[in-house]
Formats: sequence, C-alpha cells, structure tokens
Amino acid sequence: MSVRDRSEGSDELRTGAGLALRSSGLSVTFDGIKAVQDVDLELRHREILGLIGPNGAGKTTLTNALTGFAAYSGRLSVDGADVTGWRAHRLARFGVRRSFQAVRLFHGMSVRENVEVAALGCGLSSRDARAAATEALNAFGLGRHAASSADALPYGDERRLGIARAAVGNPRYLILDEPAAGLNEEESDVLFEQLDAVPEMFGCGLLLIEHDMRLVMRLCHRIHVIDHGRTLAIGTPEQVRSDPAVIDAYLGSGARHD
Ligand SMILES: Nc1ncnc2c1ncn2[C@@H]1O[C@H](COP(=O)(O)OP(=O)(O)OP(=O)(O)O)[C@@H](O)[C@H]1O
Repeated sequence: MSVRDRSEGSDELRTGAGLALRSSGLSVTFDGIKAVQDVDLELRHREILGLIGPNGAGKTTLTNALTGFAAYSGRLSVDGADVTGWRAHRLARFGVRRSFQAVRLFHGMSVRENVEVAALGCGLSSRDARAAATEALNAFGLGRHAASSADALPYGDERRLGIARAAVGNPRYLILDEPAAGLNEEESDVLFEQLDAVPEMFGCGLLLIEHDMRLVMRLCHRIHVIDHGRTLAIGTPEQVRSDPAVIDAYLGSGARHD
C-alpha cells in the first residue's frame, strides 16, 4: 500500500470515528525543566501514528505520561473517558499498553509464560490468557518458540516477545518504544509486516516511537513530530518529510534512513 493510500485512507480509519487516545496540554517537568510542553496528541482507533523527533526531544517522557508511568499536567482521555492521573496498572487494564526501549522479560520463564503473565496482569482469566497468548505469539512469529526459555531467544525474537507481551489481551491503544532498535534490515522488514497487521488483528490504535525512518514512513498513517518537548509538526508522512522545520530539526541529521 502506498503512503498516499494510507494517509488518505479511508473507511477503515473512519470506523470507530471519534475514538482515540488524546492528550491535551500535556506537560512533564523534571526539576523545573519542561521535558514535554503542552502536547496535544491524538492516537486514533485503528491508525498507526508515528512519534518522531531528535534524541532527547521528549518522546519517551511523553510515552511515560500517556501510559501512567510519569506524573504530568494537562488532560488525558481514552475513547471519551477522562483518565487523567490514572496510574499505569489501571490504564493497562483499560487497554492502554506499551513496550519499553529495553525489553523487560521474566527470566527463567518460557516464551509463552512471559506473554501469559502479561495477559493475567491485564485482568484476563487463565483460560483467556492462554488463548490470547497464543494469538499474540503467532502474530509476532513466536509460536514455534512458545515452549522455549525466554532466556534463549536471539535478540530479534526477544524484541518481538516484548511487543507480544504489550499487545496481548485486546489493547485499545498500543504504544511501542523503538521496536526496531538494533534490528537489521531483514528483521526490520519482517517486523514491518507484523506491525502493519496490528490495528486490524488486535482492533487497536498503534503509536510507534521509532528512529528508523524507512519503517516509519512506510508504516504510519500520520506522524507527530516533537522537538524540545513541543509539537513541531503533525501530518501525513509526505507532509512531514517535506516540512522544512522537521528536516532542519531531525530528518536532515539524526534520523536513520537506511
Ligand atoms: N527522570 C528524568 N529526570 C530528569 N530529566 C529527565 C528524566 N527523563 C528524561 N529526562 C530529560 O527529559 C528530556 C527528554 O528525554 P526523553 O528520554 O523523553 O527523550 P527521547 O525523545 O525519548 O530521547 P531518545 O530518542 O534518545 O530516546 C531530556 O532532556 C532528558 O534528559
């Protein structure tokens, strides 16, 4: 599917119109320094939104706030419900899930158990957790490793397991922090296919924080750019990649285009 097809798309994106994870005027301050300032972000139902910007722009801090891992000012809503101030565990049960830059696995457990534990943590019964784990493992090509020890996984599969753990059990919104970090081009292509299928397969919106512009530009319907904690641009991949301010702040230098 071309970028144009995606960005102008269509019935699929209009399905569930109005449903979104939304921040308004969201700010995070560390010791008097504003790491995130007045960000209005909208992650729509079943869209793939890219969140990009230079190192230190505030992407992870914003993600931490959106998922209840960081204190913030401003408002946060999910599908119209005000969830401002909710902590991570409550938001996860409500369907706002995330992965981390550094994969946090339960060592000494199997690949399947790692995903099942995450599903149980989101409130699923053990029977539902098992079924949901199977679905999530298959979605990320890990079904054949289900019984293996998580400690024995190669790096690329370890990263996919981190994503499967975040995606298990009907997320409304899934936020992935640099899922392609450290992957080679071939692994990144496999991940592309798997992430592309996520909104349809899991019925959720996907927020992708990623420095791999090849992946971001191909995968995302829209892109939100931040710099120095503030929104710099929001638009389709075509609009963003030709925006002089974005080129100046990021695409011309720090982004990976390989
Ligand atoms: N716990 C913290 N205490 C103090 N300052 C912090 C803390 N976490 C982040 N910061 C600062 O907030 C700013 C935003 O950092 P953040 O990690 O969110 O950026 P980022 O866009 O995710 O960067 P990267 O692309 O390198 O992951 C940086 O100036 C960083 O030094």
